Amino acid sequence: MAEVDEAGAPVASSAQPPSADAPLLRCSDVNISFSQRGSKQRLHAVRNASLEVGPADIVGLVGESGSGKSTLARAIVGLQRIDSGAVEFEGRRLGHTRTAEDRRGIQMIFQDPFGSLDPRMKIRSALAEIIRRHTSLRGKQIDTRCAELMDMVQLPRTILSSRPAGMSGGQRQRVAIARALSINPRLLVADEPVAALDVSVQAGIVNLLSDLRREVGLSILFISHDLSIVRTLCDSVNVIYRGDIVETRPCAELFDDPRSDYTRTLLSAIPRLNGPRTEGLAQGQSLGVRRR
Ligand SMILES: Nc1ncnc2c1ncn2[C@@H]1O[C@H](COP(=O)(O)OP(=O)(O)OP(=O)(O)O)[C@@H](O)[C@H]1O
Repeated sequence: MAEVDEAGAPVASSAQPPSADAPLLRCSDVNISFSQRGSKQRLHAVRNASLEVGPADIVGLVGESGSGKSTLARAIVGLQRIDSGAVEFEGRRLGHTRTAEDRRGIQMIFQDPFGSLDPRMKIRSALAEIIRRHTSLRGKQIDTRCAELMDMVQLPRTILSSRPAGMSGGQRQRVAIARALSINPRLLVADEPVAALDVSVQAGIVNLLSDLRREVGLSILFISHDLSIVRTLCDSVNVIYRGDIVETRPCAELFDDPRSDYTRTLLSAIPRLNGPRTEGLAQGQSLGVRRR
């Protein structure tokens, strides 16, 4: 029988058997274009992009504004249709219409956590709603899970009685992470999760993501403009330029010996990253971001 999603729509793509040696996430030759008002030509936002994220990997995606990072991220979580190519998760090809299980596997957090939080709802109710929808936990089990989630994101449990409007930016981003974690995803797509935060708060979120990888084996696709944070947090990094992924390398290699002209330009635009290796991490370290 054909698989259908929660709305009853067919999901043709999940029919393939998973392959044993597949990474957690694989994007292969993904193309995404948009129609442009007043022009017959389409805007090619993502071109033949391929990237992989393995289990408990933290993989960076960097590039200047408008290079296609968010568009690719949105395609990975099923918020954006792709023209061609494939997004595979745990060896299964995902269609644009996602099953409930697909949605549980990959969660996304955004630069502005307000987008995923109802400002009028207490945090406990917001978390309980998603836990009830996606898991079999009920009653007291939900309260226990909410408390556990606060511990995981290193917030006091009293926050459960607050509303987003009364919280700081850093606390809201932690709650957004808790919300994403509430259904035990294997992959978190983090689209500029610290860009809107005060510099003094950024390190706390970066350290939290690093702890979550270590403690619960969470895999993370980390999208950022801030190369010094990417260098500190990520195992490997993909550099995207005008929709093309022009370089994919282990982090240390890419920063020490960039191969593409664009990566060199990107690194040279950040004076802090040009110095000797010990100085290269200046921003991330001065913020209190721990080295891996
Ligand atoms: N829904 C849309 N309709 C038309 N064009 C779009 C749409 N979404 C994105 N674009 C265009 O696609 C290109 C890539 O945008 P995208 O937001 O993915 O870049 P980005 O690298 O995430 O940039 P930023 O760092 O500023 O968020 C841009 O030229 C953008 O204007």
